[in-house]
Amino acid sequence: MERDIHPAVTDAADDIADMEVRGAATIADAAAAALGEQAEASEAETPEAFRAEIRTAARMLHETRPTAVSLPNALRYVLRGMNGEIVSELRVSVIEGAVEFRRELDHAQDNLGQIGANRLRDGDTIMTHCHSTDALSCVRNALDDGKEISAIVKETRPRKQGHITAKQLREWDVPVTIIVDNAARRYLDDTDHVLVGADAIAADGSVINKIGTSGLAVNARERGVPIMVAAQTLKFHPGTMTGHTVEIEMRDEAEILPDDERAEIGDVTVENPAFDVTPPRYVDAIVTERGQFPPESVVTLMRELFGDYHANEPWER
Ligand SMILES: O=P(O)(O)OC[C@H]1O[C@H](OP(=O)(O)O)[C@H](O)[C@@H]1O
Repeated sequence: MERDIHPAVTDAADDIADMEVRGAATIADAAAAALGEQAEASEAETPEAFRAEIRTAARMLHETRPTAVSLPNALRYVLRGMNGEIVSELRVSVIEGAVEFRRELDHAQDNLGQIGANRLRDGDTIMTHCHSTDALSCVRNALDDGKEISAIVKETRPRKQGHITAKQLREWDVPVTIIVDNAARRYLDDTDHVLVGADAIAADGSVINKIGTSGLAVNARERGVPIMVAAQTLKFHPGTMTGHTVEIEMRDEAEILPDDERAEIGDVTVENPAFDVTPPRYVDAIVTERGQFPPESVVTLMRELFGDYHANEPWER
């Protein structure tokens, strides 16, 4: 079955695993697009073969990175919409499902941005961690509303996604100060809002985001700086409603300690978790396309959105 998988899928899977394509929403978008391309190019002659091919493609995409729940949420959306008696009907349903998913994602990000922008006042300084398109949508909308926003950007070791955030903000003419992650507490005194994204939101309102978010949130709370998480409902983790926990990705040790530096030091253990969990009590608001929520209340919306969720995923069948 593997041989029928289109290069668009294998390339997307490689790019996601290597983080050439990264960020929870962008990963979901790329995965849906890849399924659409698989459907378009499929040479399957029977409905069974077509379905099996799409499921294999979805599985391949699913196995790339474990934490951002937007990825399985995207795959589930497209696979649940796969309908038809004959190959041509199935093909159209997958192509249209992928297009519709990507359109909804864009709308959600824009709606969320308008809501998040309302929390920002003219002249505010935000502090960011990592690079989040959902978080940046809030800034973009605030700028469009005529507000002046400045940013303190944490560089975000080890992969320095803060540079991507800084570049985007500078393209929008936002004044940017880049700091090392360890300087965050000092600069919270100059910060009006901590604004971060999320890779997954658990049913209890915990926020799973780039490693370092939880420490930032604890420090911000101690300093009295509000913490706003921009996360479209695509980031809600349905499995956490039934007691599953969110797997935290452990990445390559060489991202932290390259082999030559390691050889200098000697025999050490290196741990490189990509994400951490911020408990709901350190988060002031989760901003979604459906409105802003105190973290403890997201479970109500999750039940509404994922009421029919069961752990038996369509690509596992
Ligand atoms: O969906 P958007 O808001 O773009 O990004 C959400 C999150 O995805 C990123 O993870 P990584 O850099 O892929 O490990 C960051 O943790 C960021 O906050």
